[in-house]
Parts: sequence; C-alpha cells; structure tokens
Amino acid sequence: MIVLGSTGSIGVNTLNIARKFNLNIEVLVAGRNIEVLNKQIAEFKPKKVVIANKDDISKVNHPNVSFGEDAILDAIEQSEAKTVVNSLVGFLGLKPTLKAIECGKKIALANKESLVVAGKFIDQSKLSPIDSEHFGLWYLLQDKKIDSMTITASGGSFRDYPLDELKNVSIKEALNHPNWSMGNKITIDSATMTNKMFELLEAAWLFNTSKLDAIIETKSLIHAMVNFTDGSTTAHIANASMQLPIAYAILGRCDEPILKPVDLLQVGSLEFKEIEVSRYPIWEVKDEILKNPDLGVVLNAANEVGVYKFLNGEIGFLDISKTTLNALNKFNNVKPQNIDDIFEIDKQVRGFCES
Ligand SMILES: NC(=O)C1=CN([C@@H]2O[C@H](COP(=O)(O)OP(=O)(O)OC[C@H]3O[C@@H](n4cnc5c(N)ncnc54)[C@H](OP(=O)(O)O)[C@@H]3O)[C@@H](O)[C@H]2O)C=CC1
Ligand SMILES: CC(=O)[C@@H](O)[C@H](O)COP(=O)(O)O
Ligand SMILES: [Mn+2]
Repeated sequence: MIVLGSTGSIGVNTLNIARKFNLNIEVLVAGRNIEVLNKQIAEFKPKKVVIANKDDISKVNHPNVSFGEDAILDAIEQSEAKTVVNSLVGFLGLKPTLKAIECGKKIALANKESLVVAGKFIDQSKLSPIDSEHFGLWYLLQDKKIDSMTITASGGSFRDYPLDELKNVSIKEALNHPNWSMGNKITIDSATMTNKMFELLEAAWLFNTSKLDAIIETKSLIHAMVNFTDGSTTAHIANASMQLPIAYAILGRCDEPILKPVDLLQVGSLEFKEIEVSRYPIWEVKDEILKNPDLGVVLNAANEVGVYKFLNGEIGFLDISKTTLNALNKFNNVKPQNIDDIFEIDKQVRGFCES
C-alpha cells in the first residue's frame, strides 16, 4: 500500500489500521514532519519515501528518498502496490488521485478536495471515500427507493460563540474542534461550514444525487442518514473515529472490532440544529453549488487562499467566507470541459483571491 500524507491525522490512523491488520507499506509520502516520518519508517520499513522539501532529505533515515510533487507521481507510477491511500490535504492531492486511477490502482480517498474540484472527471470504479459521513451513507444504502440523504455537521469550533464576536476570534480558538482531532485546514473548514459544503459535493458525485442536505448534530455520533420514500429514516451511529471508514476503504469489508460501540444510555440525549447563514455565511450558496457542481473548483481554490491567509494571521475568521463568496460571485459561470480546465480555473481563482 502507498500512504500519501502519512504524518497527518488520516495518515497516522491509516498506519494504525495497517499495524492492526499487518498490511505491507511500500511507499510513505509526508511533508515536513520528519520526526514522525522517521518513526514510521523504522516501524513499517517502506521501500520508498517522498517528502516535500529537498533540504530535509538528509534528515530522513532511508536510502531511497525523493522530494516534491512530481516525485509523488513517480512513486505511484513505479510502485507495484495495488492500493493508494490519499490523505494529502488540499488541491495538491488532485494529481496523485488522477495518477493512481491512471495506473489502475485502488484509491482510498481522504483528499475530498479531489472530488470537490474535479468530480466530473474522476473515474470512481476503484475509489472508496475516507470520510465519516460518506462511509455512513454507504453503510446505510439498501436496495430500496431513496428519497434523500442527510449528513451531519458538528457545528465546528464556533457553534456556540456570540455572533458579534466572530470577527475577532483567534487562530487557536478556531483550531479547537469540539469532537474531532484533525489537521488544521479541515478544522478551519469545519468552523466555517465549508467542510460540509465540500461533503455535499462529494456526496453528489459519489451517490449521483442532488437530494442532499446537512444538519448539525452536536456530538458527532450520527454521521449520516438515509431518508427512504416509504417515510422511514435510518441513521449511521458510531463513535467519532476515522479508523472505521479507513478500515473499510482499504479492506472492503471488516468484521473485526474496530471501535467501541456507542453506549446510548451514557450518551443520554442528542441535539440537532439547523445550519444558519448568520453563523455560517457560506451556507447562503448551498443550493446554487449543489445545482451547479462545476463551481466546486472555485469554492475550493478561494477557500484554500482564505484559510491559509487566516492561519498566517493575514485576515480575520469571517474574511475566509467573504473571500470564497466574492470568488463565487466573480467566477459564477465557469464550465470546465476537461481536467486541464480545472487546473486553469484553479489558477485564475487563486490569482483573483490573492490580489
Ligand atoms: N482528519 C480527518 O479526520 C479527516 C480528513 N479528511 C480529509 O483528509 C485530508 C487530510 O486531512 P488531515 O489528515 O486532517 O490533514 P493533515 O494536515 O493532518 O495531514 C496532511 C498530510 O499531508 C502532508 N503534506 C502536506 N503538504 C505536503 C506536501 N507538499 N508534500 C507531501 N506531503 C504533504 C502532511 O505532511 P506533514 O504533516 O509532514 O507536513 C500530512 O502528512 C484532507 O483532504 C481532509 O479534508 C476527511 C475526513 C476526515
Ligand atoms: C471526521 C470527518 O469526517 C470530518 O469531515 C468531520 O465531519 C469534520 O467535522 P464537521 O462535522 O465539524 O465538519
Ligand atoms: Mn467528514
């Protein structure tokens, strides 16, 4: 197996599953966290390692290390491994997703941005998503007529924060997710609710429907619900851990105990809330985006610029969604015809948002 982004939140959980099921790790790809990478190399003994920067090569305890985006693509192409776990974050993950598919490998896809920006051009025949809500939806699917699907949101770091103080929140507060321990970028996406917008698009591509919505469930125990035409709704309930979706994406099925079951008596009660535009301005464009998924590439590029500007202390929290909404307004007519158009639109939107 090839693990892209092995030192991140999903990458570390993937290696936990690899350890549990004694899976062979052929290639590890990481960014800057060489300390964790060296521990992973010592334990899993990959044949090949790729990192982000040339300057770090000498710090990596491995005889076969290369660096940079092209090296990731070469490693996928040259490896005999049949499965690629893509847990890179952001647009950077798209080319590796496409390369894995081109090489006929099975792809376990945590990098949701790949589907958000280019779902139209991605062959899903060997793709399994690593995302708790989509795993939940998949788990619930039955051969019965489905009316619609609902995914849940935690509400993110500021779900109970006074609305008029949101403009002054700190980076540290924004990174304090109520239920999940995840990388910085997705944690900010969760706080703005952009993560849920991404997930609606992801679900639209995966399940070929636009009858999708999201609501807040504050404990992140229910991940997804399927609403059948007969009036019944089924819900997927599991403790908040990515190990279950990862295990299924890699193994296909799993009857071993992975998580402790949810103890509903201990949980006591669940709380559901509407996602309100006043707290999550991005939600204003939910219907438009679902109607026109071509906008995913604009949504993602602008959001990436906004999130990293916020994390660098250049803009305030509310400016992230403003950046995205401005870009969606400017580029509301994009019509990508092929994958090259996706890269070109991404570049144009970033240029607009940076200026
Ligand atoms: N975390 C979660 O629970 C979930 C995450 N996802 C999605 O999964 C993806 C990964 O998320 P998450 O694990 O939280 O993110 P993290 O930020 O924790 O991990 C990102 C990984 O990518 C690596 N990386 C970053 N830049 C480069 C680069 N230039 N070259 C090589 N490697 C690089 C990082 O390396 P390093 O740290 O060494 O710099 C790290 O290993 C995202 O798309 C996210 O939306 C989806 C569902 C749940
Ligand atoms: C674990 C997972 O799947 C994340 O995508 C999670 O859903 C993020 O939390 P939010 O529900 O706050 O977006
Ligand atoms: Mn999710």
